Amino acid sequence: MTLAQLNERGLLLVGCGRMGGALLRGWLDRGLDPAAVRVMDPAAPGWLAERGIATQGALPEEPAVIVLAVKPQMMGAALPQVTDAARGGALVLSVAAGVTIAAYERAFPAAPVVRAMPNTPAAIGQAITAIVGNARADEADMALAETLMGAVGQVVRLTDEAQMDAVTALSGSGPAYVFHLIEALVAAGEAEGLPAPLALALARATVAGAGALAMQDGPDPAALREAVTSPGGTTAAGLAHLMDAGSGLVPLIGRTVAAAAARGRELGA
Ligand SMILES: NC(=O)C1=CN([C@@H]2O[C@H](COP(=O)(O)OP(=O)(O)OC[C@H]3O[C@@H](n4cnc5c(N)ncnc54)[C@H](OP(=O)(O)O)[C@@H]3O)[C@@H](O)[C@H]2O)C=CC1
Ligand SMILES: O=C(O)[C@@H]1CCC=N1
Repeated sequence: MTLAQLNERGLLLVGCGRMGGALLRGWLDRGLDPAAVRVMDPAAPGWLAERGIATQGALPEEPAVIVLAVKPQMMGAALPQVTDAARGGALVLSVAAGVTIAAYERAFPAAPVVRAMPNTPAAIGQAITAIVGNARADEADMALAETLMGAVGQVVRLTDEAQMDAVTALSGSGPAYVFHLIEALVAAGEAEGLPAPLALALARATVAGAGALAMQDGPDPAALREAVTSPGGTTAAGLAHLMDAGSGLVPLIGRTVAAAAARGRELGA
């Protein structure tokens, strides 16, 4: 099913905050008709009315898709509100961290369910999203989920829902780690005497340029790192700290991702 075909049955979006809003903008840009969308959100952003998207009134009776984009902690309250809308065979597509397929199956016993984990580069069409479906989600459902999430970036399929907490901890939360790396580089640049605006410009462009280079086919990240590292030079001096086995980035990121994954498991318990 294409986004244009979705226009016939419609899409119900539950939660239109940072992630739901970014997804909706992507779908509208790709041809979803605003008239086919109903948003349910007590804090619906003003741009929805400007684009002619309904936020009040009856829910669509048989939407093709119900997208769940509320906080995991709000999911228990949100699901009963859309039980009737799921009766017409809608695909239930959730982007919430932690909440398991089993929880959606309890709320919608007959529904195909797909869990998806995007990230905030969705706002500029550069997300990476992992998806996994339940037993009722057939190839057409998975393809529809792929089309929807593909509107905001790349999509990968998982073989096992158990991978989802690790995915959430790596790529769902990952942009925050990278933004914090930029903050850390700025602070370190300032400590070395650079003015803050210059340090920010250097740090942002370095992370963006290195990211773009890492996305090219060709050398793996280790080889790219080695290409920067002249023997006895400045990078080697810096990496001696960053790659320290006890205090370097590997153990630090290991703890970071492990803590995020553990929180995902807690949210789903
Ligand atoms: N932000 C991110 O980087 C990512 C987020 N996610 C997932 O996306 C989901 C949404 O996160 P995010 O967009 O950041 O959160 P936001 O708080 O920005 O958006 C959630 C929206 O849902 C609204 N809401 C709360 N309760 C209900 C309800 N019962 N029915 C309808 N709408 C409701 C909230 O209103 P109010 O503010 O009034 O509560 C808010 O506008 C989460 O489950 C998160 O795990 C996934 C990947 C990345
Ligand atoms: O912090 C969170 O819980 C959500 C899920 C992944 C990114 N943000």
